[in-house]
Amino acid sequence: MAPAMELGGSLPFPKAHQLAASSKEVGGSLPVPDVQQPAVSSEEVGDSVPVPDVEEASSPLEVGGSLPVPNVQELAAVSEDVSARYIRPERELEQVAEGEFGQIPVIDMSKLVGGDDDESARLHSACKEWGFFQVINHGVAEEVITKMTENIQEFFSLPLEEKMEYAQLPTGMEGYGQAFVFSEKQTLDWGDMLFINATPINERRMRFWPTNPSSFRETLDKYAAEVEKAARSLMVSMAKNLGVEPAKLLSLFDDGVQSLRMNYYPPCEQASKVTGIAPHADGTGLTLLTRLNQAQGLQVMKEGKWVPIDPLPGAFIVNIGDMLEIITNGEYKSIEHRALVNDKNERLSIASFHDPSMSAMIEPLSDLFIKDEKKQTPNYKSISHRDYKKISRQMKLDGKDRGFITHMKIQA
Ligand SMILES: O=C(O)CCC(=O)C(=O)O
Ligand SMILES: [Fe+2]
Repeated sequence: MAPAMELGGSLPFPKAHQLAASSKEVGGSLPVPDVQQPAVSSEEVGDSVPVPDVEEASSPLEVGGSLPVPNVQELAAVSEDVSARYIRPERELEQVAEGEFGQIPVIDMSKLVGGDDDESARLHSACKEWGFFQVINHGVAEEVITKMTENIQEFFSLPLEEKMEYAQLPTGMEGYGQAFVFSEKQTLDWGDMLFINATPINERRMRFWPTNPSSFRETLDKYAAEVEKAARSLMVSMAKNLGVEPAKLLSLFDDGVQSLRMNYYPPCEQASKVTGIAPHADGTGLTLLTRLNQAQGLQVMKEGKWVPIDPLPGAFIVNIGDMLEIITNGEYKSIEHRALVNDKNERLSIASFHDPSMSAMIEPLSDLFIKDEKKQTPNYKSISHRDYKKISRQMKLDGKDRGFITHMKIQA
């Protein structure tokens, strides 16, 4: 635990020697890339380890980092007063649905895989009408999710100094810290996170993959691989529903980027005035979210109201991201959502983001607009994945989170 006097300040970025420390533990049976590792063998690791500088540490998957902000878990542990930096007065004006929309649809993946037409039609309607659904019988082994839950809980319970060995660098989002903090004036979210890129495997940066608990890396690797399979299987069903050859959609995601965002939301005395993650739409392709404990908090926007989601035990909550909205030419919608926090209990969740390959163009599949006899032109512009990342970040920086998808739309 850091000394109390330091708690209100900004989270320091890790010192170079801390970054290097984890590289000596790389090994075992995990697929570990060569390229991002410091050019030393494990025998050479010692006091004289050549330390990669920030330039070397940046990844082609990153377009920039966040400003350092206080660690929320530490704030929650020492103080009952929530700083004004976290308070969102607009929360008093929000409208929460009172059951009029029901719950997001529940899709049974074993039925989809078995070729059940009714289930497939329900999936299509969920993607069009909600942009969100739950998936049961998804094929991700229960023990993999249980192990992940245990490992994440253990990681977030470590002393701050240990977690800080995996702290984000100023240049990127990967690591332990916060996402998308661009301004000192910005209202902050009541949560910390650990973010890693799981694929492409040769872009893995093992310095951000914790070695404590000792099974964590292996668990992350297994979890990522199993969730990726489930995501691809869902995409096959989506493509069929859209009348697109599944291989066309899937090929965009070959060598795709899969990232895991592990969210830790401490309890908050003023839970009704803050957000764990402010309203946003995922900029990704497809997101598969799991809540890791009983505390609820995910809410989805429907017709101007927030619908609280009631996750089924062991289910994944799946949502369409902005990229898939573009790729499906707007047939499927990326919907705004947010995470609230609890006043008594911590909340944990893990989002697995599935994006196309960095070399893919993000654009509507031609089959989708050509089939529209009247129009035959796309509803969205084309953009390279790299420019997509840069421009969407710039828009966020300018405070226009939803501006990007609007920018991508071709006005009729
Ligand atoms: O914690 C949650 O339920 C939501 C997380 C989320 O929306 C995200 O990580 O993008
Ligand atoms: Fe999200």
